[in-house]
Amino acid sequence: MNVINCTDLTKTYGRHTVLDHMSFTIQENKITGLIGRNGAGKTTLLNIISGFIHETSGHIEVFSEAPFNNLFVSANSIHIDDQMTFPPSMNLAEILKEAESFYGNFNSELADGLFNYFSLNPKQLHNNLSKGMKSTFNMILGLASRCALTIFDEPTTGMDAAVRKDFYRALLKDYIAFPRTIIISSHHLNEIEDLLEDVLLIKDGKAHLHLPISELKEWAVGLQGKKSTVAGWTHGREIIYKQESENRTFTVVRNNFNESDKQSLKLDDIELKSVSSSDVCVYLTGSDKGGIDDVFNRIESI
Ligand SMILES: Nc1ncnc2c1ncn2[C@@H]1O[C@H](COP(=O)(O)OP(=O)(O)OP(=O)(O)O)[C@@H](O)[C@H]1O
Repeated sequence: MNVINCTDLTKTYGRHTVLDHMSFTIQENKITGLIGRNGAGKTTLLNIISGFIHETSGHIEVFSEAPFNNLFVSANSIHIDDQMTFPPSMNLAEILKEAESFYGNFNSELADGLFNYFSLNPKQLHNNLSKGMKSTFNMILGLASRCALTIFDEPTTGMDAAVRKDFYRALLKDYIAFPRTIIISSHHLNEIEDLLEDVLLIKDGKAHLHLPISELKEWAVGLQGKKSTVAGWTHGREIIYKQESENRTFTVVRNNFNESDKQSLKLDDIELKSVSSSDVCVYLTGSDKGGIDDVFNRIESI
């Protein structure tokens, strides 16, 4: 079953089109990573899914209903991000109590266990927490609510490396015990890829890639060797990334070489290098303005 169906979803702010006829579906009980560069539209998309803002055009259904201002969608989903605000007079324990009364599957044992583990003070006010502690508390709220649709928008902002690692482990353990649909947006694909089943990559306001993480890991390959020999092999193929020096090149293309190609590449002294899923995402969403080195090269040449 699909939890989210999205067709031709468009969101504009004035003349700026953030989401541009975006179409995709999210299946029930999967963890999907939402990946895209800064400003790609991840938060905008997640806000539409949660019903916080309205799409400009197109069609979106969450649990088969239009999500905007929809109580059924609200009761079955939780949206965790670093913009969450709570009434200033409520302490952490009171916030969790409220969540427990709103979310039917809320598990207070899990909340308490994580609270103690991360040494949070139940009497403290949310506003007074440090950046990392706020994210930790929000994460506890997100996990303990056990909502059918759980959205984490950049959940690890401010968390130190050890807390991030614990969070990913807690998420995976609780998901395995209580499967639900989870969307997690992050700039650290390398950190979360072991959690993910699917990746949805946004580029130019569209769902550029949407595929299982296992396929993304094999999606591209790097050819390393002499420029002229590699060029013969990459001619007519979409080049995803290229780094050149003197007469050598490292060129990344789609990984669709068969066994006999691989033998011939070896004979041509070309080394095939695997490309990590996070590098694939970086290359695919790279800017068309060259690399950062070009900025300095241009300054030096003035
Ligand atoms: N309320 C708004 N009014 C005008 N423009 C907006 C508004 N909200 C978002 N935008 C613009 O929409 C674009 C996408 O923003 P969004 O926050 O969705 O990106 P993002 O992928 O989550 O970025 P990041 O990874 O930096 O958090 C940006 O160019 C942003 O400036």
